[in-house]
Amino acid sequence: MDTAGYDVVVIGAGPVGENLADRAVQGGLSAAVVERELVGGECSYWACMPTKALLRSGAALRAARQVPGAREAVTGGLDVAAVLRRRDSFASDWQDGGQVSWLASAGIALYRGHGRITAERVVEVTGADGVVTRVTARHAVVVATGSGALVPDIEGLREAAPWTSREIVAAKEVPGRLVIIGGGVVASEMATAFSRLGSSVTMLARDGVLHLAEPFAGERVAESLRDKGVAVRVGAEAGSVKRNEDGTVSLTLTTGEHLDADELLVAIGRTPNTGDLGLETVGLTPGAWLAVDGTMRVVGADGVPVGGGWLYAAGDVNRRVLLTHQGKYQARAAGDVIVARATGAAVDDRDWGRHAATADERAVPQVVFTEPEVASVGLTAAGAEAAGLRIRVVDYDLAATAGSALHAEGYQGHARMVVDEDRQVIVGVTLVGPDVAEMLHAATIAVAGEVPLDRLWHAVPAFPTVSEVWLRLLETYGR
Ligand SMILES: Cc1cc2nc3c(=O)[nH]c(=O)nc-3n(C[C@H](O)[C@H](O)[C@H](O)COP(=O)(O)OP(=O)(O)OC[C@H]3O[C@@H](n4cnc5c(N)ncnc54)[C@H](O)[C@@H]3O)c2cc1C
Ligand SMILES: NC(=O)c1ccc[n+]([C@@H]2O[C@H](COP(=O)([O-])OP(=O)(O)OC[C@H]3O[C@@H](n4cnc5c(N)ncnc54)[C@H](O)[C@@H]3O)[C@@H](O)[C@H]2O)c1
Repeated sequence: MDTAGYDVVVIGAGPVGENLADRAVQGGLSAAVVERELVGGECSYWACMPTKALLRSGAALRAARQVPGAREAVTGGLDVAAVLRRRDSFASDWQDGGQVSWLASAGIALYRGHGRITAERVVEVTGADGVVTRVTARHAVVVATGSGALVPDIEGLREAAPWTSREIVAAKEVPGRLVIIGGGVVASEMATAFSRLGSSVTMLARDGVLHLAEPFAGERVAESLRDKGVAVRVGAEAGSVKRNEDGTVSLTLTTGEHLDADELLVAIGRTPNTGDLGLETVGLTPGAWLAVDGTMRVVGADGVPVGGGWLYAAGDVNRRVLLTHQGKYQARAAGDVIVARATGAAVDDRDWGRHAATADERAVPQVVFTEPEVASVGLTAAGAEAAGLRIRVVDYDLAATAGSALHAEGYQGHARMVVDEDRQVIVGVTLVGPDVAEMLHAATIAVAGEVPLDRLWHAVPAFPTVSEVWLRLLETYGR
């Protein structure tokens, strides 16, 4: 068996694994990544990039139609083939040559194959040809294996081979009738994309639409989907599923109602890629999410770092936040702390310290690219109350700014900020409206920076932009 040694060995070359290895190399360590599919991971080929490409053309068309003068120039609907071609190009045609070159330029070694931990700081990589290579780590092994789609135990569902996020994101054709099980982020974005592309969509949103966001966000997205002809069935649940001989799918809901569709998407959350990773060799449970401490070291049930602290986990697999940018943020902190521990430098894992991913708990930004877009950071009002904060909720109609009136005819939107009354800082912001995605970072800075409200008055939004809502929110709060 071939053997090689590095300071750091990362299993999984998704966005998180790549960034972590890069950080270790930048800090003077040697690093290798192990990847069983495509370098770049889920985000590049089956998640963030291709989904946003599927959504962007429809958003641009909607934007043009909302502005007189531009509206008259729009004479047709979406060119579906062109949208799918653009999606293909943003998925790099499912080829990872570009990312492999980047790894080489960054000085990171690549082992292609399935990685398994076989002993302390030892990873064995089984290539597609069955050849096994042993890669050992002097300082750290990092699990950055991400997550896969969760398929629930619904009668007949697995046998019916439903689409998951992977299949819908890479779809070559637009199904005539699409049923979606789920009401979360993937379900809402794909209902938006495929209804625009021409599918007749039914959404079985058992727990509501975007139910973890501020209530007005889900309500507005559901209303807009309904306006587009999507059947949004809140509370509806699939009881059994059957794939018919002609390829269509039949569903029976728990109420006994029957539905027929050309394709079925399951979008009810994720499961960790830890099933066949050798976790049992270090006393952990295969198939489970990996619990970590503040510096991403994997901890056992007793909360103590496994094996004295050589095993780390970052990104989706540790379940802190299932978002690319947040996983990459963890990767920067964890890469740096591995370097610090390897070189004997001081570790700064205090809140907001260099080696802690504090924003995971306080200031996670997310944009849901539905119509309207939902851009949020930090806590919802309900979340802040549950955390025991004494809060004041400030709401403002986004349509009531000069900037939004100029931006689009009939602009509709809503903004909310959640203020921690004791500290006089904003702990959460949610913006719902057309094209609010690019406004989110100001909110993220206010929340992560814990900028006092009386200083925020001096951050003057330019006129006439939609960002003037910041001034209106402060005025509504009062000085
Ligand atoms: C449809 C969809 C849309 C999304 N859109 C967004 C978005 O717009 N913005 C956003 O921030 N997030 C989005 N996400 C979430 C985002 O995709 C994930 O948070 C991100 O991909 C996590 O990165 P990761 O590196 O942890 O894992 P992954 O991207 O899953 O990468 C893990 C890598 O590890 C490899 N691997 C797994 N096991 C092994 C093994 N044993 N040996 C070797 N290699 C292995 C896998 O092949 C994979 O390449 C979306 C998710 C979905 C499903
Ligand atoms: N734009 C973005 O940032 C973006 C886009 C897509 C996905 N993502 C990330 O990917 C992850 C996965 O997205 P997702 O939509 O699959 O998960 P999710 O957690 O966002 O939503 C899952 C939904 O399914 C429902 N559900 C759970 N079990 C169910 C069952 N048995 N039957 C019916 N409904 C059930 C839940 O109540 C929830 O509404 C998310 O954590 C999200 O952060 C992010």
